[in-house]
Amino acid sequence: MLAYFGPQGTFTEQAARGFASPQQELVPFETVPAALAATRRGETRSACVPVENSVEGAVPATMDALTEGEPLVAVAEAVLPVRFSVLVRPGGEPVRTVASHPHALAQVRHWLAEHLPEAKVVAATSTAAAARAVLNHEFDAAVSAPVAVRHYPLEVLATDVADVRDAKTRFLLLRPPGELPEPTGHDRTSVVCTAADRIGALSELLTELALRGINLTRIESRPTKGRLGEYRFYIDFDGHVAEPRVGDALAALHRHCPHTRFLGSYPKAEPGGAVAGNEEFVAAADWVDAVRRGQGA
Ligand SMILES: O=C(O)C(=O)C[C@]1(C(=O)O)C=C[C@@H](O)C=C1
Repeated sequence: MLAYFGPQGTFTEQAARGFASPQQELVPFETVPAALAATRRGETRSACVPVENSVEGAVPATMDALTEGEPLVAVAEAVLPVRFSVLVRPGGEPVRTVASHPHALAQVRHWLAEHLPEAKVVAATSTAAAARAVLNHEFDAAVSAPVAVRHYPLEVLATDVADVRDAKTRFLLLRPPGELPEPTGHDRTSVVCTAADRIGALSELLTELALRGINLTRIESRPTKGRLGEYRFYIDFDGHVAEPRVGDALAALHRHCPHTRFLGSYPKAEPGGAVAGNEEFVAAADWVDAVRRGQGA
């Protein structure tokens, strides 16, 4: 079974369908933490959740849920194009309230100001939960994934709604730690580190990557929720933990931050990124091995 951030008709469900095997059952959960908790309890083999949007940035619920509780490790990612439909009940009632997931609302702010300026904008737990609520007469319109109309008998007021063209959201497939995906030569590694509160602490972490020719693809911070000013850093970079230089960099991050949590090494969904040669790191490690065995100098 595969848990996903639902209910039926979310963007996350579409990403989950891409991950699922043909016989695998998909189970919706109303929140990201609930989907991850089901996987932690072993009720589902894996969970699919959104992690980052090209317009609105990180999904805080996912970031927090990945650091709280038992570790989960990403084994795959998917990137989906994001365009919204505005759904209403049939009958042409005036739209006084419009609901959606906060990330979706942030991506259609200008459209709403122009086309539904009088409508009160309300946050819902997901784009599909907003559509369901419209059906239940809780709100008048929902900003949803186009597929939501297949699940909720609503009318489409507008399609292709987006302030920024070509917006994309990245999703992760997470499992309890186990066998890692094989390196493909086009992988991403994700970690979260709590940097010490002292001068240069963050720059030391990033230098460990730069020194090994590792391309940083994302860095986000979230408060630890403990002391004011104490932050966790979510760091994504190119490469797989099986590669010597990535393993070496992870060990260095762990030396700086003993509470480093490994969030996975998995194939990147999209091409691109600076790929530096790994050969010199392999050759250097072989040389050190030879020196240790007394067969090199
Ligand atoms: O509500 C949904 O449909 C989701 O899958 C969540 C989510 C998000 O968290 O960003 C996913 C993609 C869109 O960017 C808007 C909402």
